[in-house]
Amino acid sequence: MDTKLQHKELFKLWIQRKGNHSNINSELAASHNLLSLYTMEATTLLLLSAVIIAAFLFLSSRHPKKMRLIKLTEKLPGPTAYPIVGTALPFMLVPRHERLKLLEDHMKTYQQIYRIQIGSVLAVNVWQPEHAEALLSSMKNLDKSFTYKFLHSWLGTGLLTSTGQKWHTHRKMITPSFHFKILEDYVEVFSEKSKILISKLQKEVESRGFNVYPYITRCALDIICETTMGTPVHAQEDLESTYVSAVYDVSELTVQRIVHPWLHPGFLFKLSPCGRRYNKCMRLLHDFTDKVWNGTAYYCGKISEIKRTFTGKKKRVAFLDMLLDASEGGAMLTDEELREEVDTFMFEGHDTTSAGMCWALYLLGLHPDVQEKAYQEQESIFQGSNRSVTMRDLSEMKYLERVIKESLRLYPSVPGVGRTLNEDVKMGEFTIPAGCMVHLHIYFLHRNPTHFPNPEKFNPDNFLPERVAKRHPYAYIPFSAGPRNCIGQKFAMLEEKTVLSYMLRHYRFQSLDRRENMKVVAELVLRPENGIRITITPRVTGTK
Ligand code: HEM
Repeated sequence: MDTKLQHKELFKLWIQRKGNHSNINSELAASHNLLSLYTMEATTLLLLSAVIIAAFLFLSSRHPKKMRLIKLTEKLPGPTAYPIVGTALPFMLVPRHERLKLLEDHMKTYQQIYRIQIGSVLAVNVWQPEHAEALLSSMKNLDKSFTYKFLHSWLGTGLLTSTGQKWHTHRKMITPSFHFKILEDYVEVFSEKSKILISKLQKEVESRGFNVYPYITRCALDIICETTMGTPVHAQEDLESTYVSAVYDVSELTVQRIVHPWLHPGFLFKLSPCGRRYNKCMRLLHDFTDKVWNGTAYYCGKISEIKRTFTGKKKRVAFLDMLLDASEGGAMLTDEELREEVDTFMFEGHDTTSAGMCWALYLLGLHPDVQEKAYQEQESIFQGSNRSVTMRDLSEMKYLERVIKESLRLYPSVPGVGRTLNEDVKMGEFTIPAGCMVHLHIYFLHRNPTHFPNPEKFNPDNFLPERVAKRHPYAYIPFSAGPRNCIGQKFAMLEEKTVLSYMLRHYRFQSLDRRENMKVVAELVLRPENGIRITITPRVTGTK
């Protein structure tokens, strides 16, 4: 094509384009008009919504109950509350492991009690034994604080999160599953799983330092699934447990949600990156519990099948069996309710004990003198024998019990609990009104120098009977207290003793991180952010 022709074609094209452009321009102008119309409407809508929200907030703040709550809590000391964030801002800005330090600063500043505000929600933080008693011994104040609602998509309203008649009925139904006689059967499983743990750790003997946390967690998961659910999951064979890492993530995300008030409404949380991560975890967690759930053969409708154990040995009554029986007989529990309890016990029953055992190992690994004493006690009970642990042996482990109690004092697996008051509670000179949330910080309660002189020192003798007898009954409550205390308390102590007994008899261990360097995160469970690094050396045992 010659160049003149080329220019002509190009000119035509240009004219065409220009025409199109003018069309586009006129379209643009029209859409611009439409846009300004929309913008005006959107602005009006936004303004209208803002007025409605402001009116709602104003009217609800004028509600007599809310007015009373504000009036009474106004008298309490506390940090300055800002619009939207309340007093939560510093907690949003620091890394996870520094939140505990912020709480400690508040505790030192306000001495006894203080008021906080998360978004528009008022709460009171306490950590004195007298306040703990006033809160926990009440038969009326049994409702959990609103923060537990953030666990509903995971645990539903199982025993930990339910209230009212549902909680009462389920508590009554589940309590017999933790009877002494049934726990006695469980000890066999504790021993079985501890033996696997010891053999799995063998490969770390040469290691110059490793994180013991995942080993202990998987052992605890094996224990809870086989005892309460009656289903073996062989978690100790699976090095990468997606269930365990999803539990950690959910724990972190729940606290993120609590401290960011705009993540409180469900629909906003779902849209946020935090919420999307949370939903992914939910699928993993529920998939895992589905497997456990299906393992009970419930869906086959053959309750009797559950009555035999999977190992073919004599029957052990799992708590799930009891619930299923109760449901069958009295049609009391729906499928949904049973699922909620499976999720609740799987979580509460393994995450808390893993943390407890790991902190105990950590402290024993820092204090060789205490470790040696605990080992000598084991030797005096087993005298070198490698036989399984019995209930009687466990009752003789008095010193180990003191070690565990002291570890739970310094590092309580559940660092705090919360309630929403149904009736006023008097705390010192203040009346905390019905409707108010109260957080009890067990972590700080256990560090009260009046009840534990030199509170940061690891000293198992704090639990010598004569010292315990002189102490305020609410000065040490790792399992909470009153009607909503931990249903698995005895189970937990027996499990911890068994696993630690095996650890002590088979290995000498040393902790590699000093206490001042540990990054402690106080979320649903009190965890070391980077695990527990130890070295292990085999002991000569089990020769008889
Ligand atoms: C060292 C181990 C444990 C510690 C420190 C611990 C601590 C606690 C605490 C402080 C509470 C009260 C929670 C609250 O009010 O929000 C609680 C409740 C609960 N715990 Fe534990 N727990 C441990 C082990 C277990 C085990 C092994 C199980 C199950 C086998 C279990 C099941 C539960 C349940 C179901 C509740 C709710 C009880 C209710 O509200 O009626 N816990 N636990």
